Amino acid sequence: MNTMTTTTPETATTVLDASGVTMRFGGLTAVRDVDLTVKAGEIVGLIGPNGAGKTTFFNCLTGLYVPTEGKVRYKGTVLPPKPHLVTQAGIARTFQNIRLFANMTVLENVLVGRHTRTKEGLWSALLRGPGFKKAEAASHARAMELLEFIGLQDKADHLARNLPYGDQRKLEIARALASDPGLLLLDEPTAGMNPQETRVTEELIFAIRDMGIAVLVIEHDMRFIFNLCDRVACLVQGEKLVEGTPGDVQADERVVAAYLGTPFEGAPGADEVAEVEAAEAHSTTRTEGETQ
Ligand SMILES: Nc1ncnc2c1ncn2[C@@H]1O[C@H](COP(=O)(O)OP(=O)(O)OP(=O)(O)O)[C@@H](O)[C@H]1O
Repeated sequence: MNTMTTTTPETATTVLDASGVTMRFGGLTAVRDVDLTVKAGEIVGLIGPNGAGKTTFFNCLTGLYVPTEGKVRYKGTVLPPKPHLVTQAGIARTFQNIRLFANMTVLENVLVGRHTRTKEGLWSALLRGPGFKKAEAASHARAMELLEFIGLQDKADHLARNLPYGDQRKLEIARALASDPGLLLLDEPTAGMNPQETRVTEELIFAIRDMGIAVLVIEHDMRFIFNLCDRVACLVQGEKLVEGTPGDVQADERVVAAYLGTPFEGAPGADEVAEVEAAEAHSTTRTEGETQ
């Protein structure tokens, strides 16, 4: 078990407070009545089988979707349902599929992430006045600092598309950090990585937490998530099934059953599964009867 994990005092500030979040797409309820909090200093994991609603829930937190029901608060304030306003408020994210500007340099990609923190307006930019130049220099310095933090300072002028896969993932994180977030949402940060790259990512996330940024992370790699997180929540068919310490969640037979696809009493969708199984059993009996 991870020894670097800090214990979060009960009194720690609640950074994220999502309550009763439901998201429906027509007849499909992708997320149903999910409550989740993240406190200052915490790394929280969100797990669940494919299609459980994890990314949809992230999209509800970041203003990409307006939840059908429920509220999302960041440091006590209800978030506006617009991605750039959510970023401005202090939540940054990365995506499941890398979304870098492939033909821009590594440094330029990080600078793009700074734009919500740059106050200089259009006229100032066009006239390139002293205010603009000062802001530009400050953004440049901050971007270089972040590249140093993730270890890509020597590749600042490389095109993003020429970076190895692991470095592209790191660059996405640096771009998210450029908006000076208080909460970072990571959607499958180690997808497609080899064990060595996964280990580096783990260390990077601990370092981000140590910078005072709370982290909420979706991941399928259980070893990674249980080693990294202070708390883990498991979604199954849009509902939060279990939440607790990595030890509790790991030992919960409902989580194991959800991953192995074994229905259990009270599981979301268990009634439907039972109906299908009963119908299948019935048709098998009939077929056997007919061939005799
Ligand atoms: N924009 C959309 N319109 C309609 N249905 C959607 C939309 N986005 C997601 N869904 C559906 O909502 C459900 C949850 O999908 P989601 O991508 O959130 O799951 P997930 O847990 O992130 O899965 P994975 O681990 O495979 O990424 C799925 O049934 C998916 O098909």
